[in-house]
Amino acid sequence: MVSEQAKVAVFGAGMIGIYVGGLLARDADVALIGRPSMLDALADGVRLTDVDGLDETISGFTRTADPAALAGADLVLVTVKSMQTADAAAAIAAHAPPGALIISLQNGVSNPDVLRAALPGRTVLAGMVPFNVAQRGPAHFHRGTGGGLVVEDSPALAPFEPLIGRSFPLTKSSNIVGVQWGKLLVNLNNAVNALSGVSLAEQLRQRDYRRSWALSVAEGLKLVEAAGITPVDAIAMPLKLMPQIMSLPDALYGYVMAAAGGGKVRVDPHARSSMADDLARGRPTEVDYLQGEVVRLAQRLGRKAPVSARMVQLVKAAEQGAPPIPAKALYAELKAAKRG
Ligand SMILES: NC(=O)C1=CN([C@@H]2O[C@H](COP(=O)(O)OP(=O)(O)OC[C@H]3O[C@@H](n4cnc5c(N)ncnc54)[C@H](OP(=O)(O)O)[C@@H]3O)[C@@H](O)[C@H]2O)C=CC1
Ligand SMILES: CC(C)(CO)C(=O)C(=O)O
Repeated sequence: MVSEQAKVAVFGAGMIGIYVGGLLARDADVALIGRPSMLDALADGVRLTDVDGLDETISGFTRTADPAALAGADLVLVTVKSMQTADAAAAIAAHAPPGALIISLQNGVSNPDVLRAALPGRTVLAGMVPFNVAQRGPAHFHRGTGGGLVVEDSPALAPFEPLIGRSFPLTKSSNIVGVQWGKLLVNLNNAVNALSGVSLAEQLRQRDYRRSWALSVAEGLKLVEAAGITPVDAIAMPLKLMPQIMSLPDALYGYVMAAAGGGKVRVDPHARSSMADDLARGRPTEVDYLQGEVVRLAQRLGRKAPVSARMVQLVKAAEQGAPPIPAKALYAELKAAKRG
């Protein structure tokens, strides 16, 4: 039973955790658990803005590095990067009430299973965040693309639907595996964007970067379908058309995007993928949980995923300091990998 003011703990206060937790703090008792380097700047509240005109400064939430703030939570949102999920699970096991609902709002397809394995007897649901959040200032976070939250359908979600629904369009999905894989295929562009060294908007203006994403999606889509998974579209563009649309010459691509969704497909000029954020901050990336999942799926099916495998190598090199790769060179690398 959830008290009138739900207690929400966000484990991993970064781009997604601060944006989602900040909006929920308008209607709930929210604890943001994260690093002082992120949270110290929020002493006077956090300014949240979005592409649709939101501009609110929100305060009244708890900011802490102490996982003991999980105590008493009705709802725990896990928003750390995938390589930190095991740490999040250990903290939840130690501090969160056994009855708390846990929702992973992470990219990739394996995080909810990592949480479930480490948290037997607890309810863990997979969630999906389609939109981009960028930090525009120490206490300013901006949603730069559109979309609402998707969460695995479960009766355990019911008490929190009004709360979440007040801040985000919320879809409950009975095909969350398809939702996760659909998002993962979109996220194959995270690495392209990270390797490009430019914003998402600028990267998408360059055909050979788009074609690099298209090659990645086409390879991943075949494998996902061969595995019997029905991927769900995560963004306004149908996955099945994505390789063709992304391969269009610039002028035609611009025309299709302007026409798509009545011109409502918007990418903030400053937005970049979360993997580009990681490279910029000198942190390890999630490539093993994105392209790496495609490679592992291919192995399970007795097939190969040379495009994703090459992208893993290129991103690992970038983690070690390799410079950005121009669009033409990246596309040539991936075509060569595909040819074998
Ligand atoms: N950014 C985006 O636009 C989107 C991101 N996603 C996904 O959401 C998830 C979160 O991404 P994002 O918000 O960008 O990640 P961030 O790295 O911005 O946020 C996670 C934060 O959690 C902190 N953290 C990690 N472990 C702990 C711990 N044990 N205790 C306290 N704090 C901790 C991290 O600190 P430190 O770095 O110091 O470890 C970091 O500040 C990822 O799976 C990502 O792929 C999904 C959609 C869009
Ligand atoms: C929103 C999107 C697809 C691109 O920013 C993303 O999921 C990410 O950056 O991780």
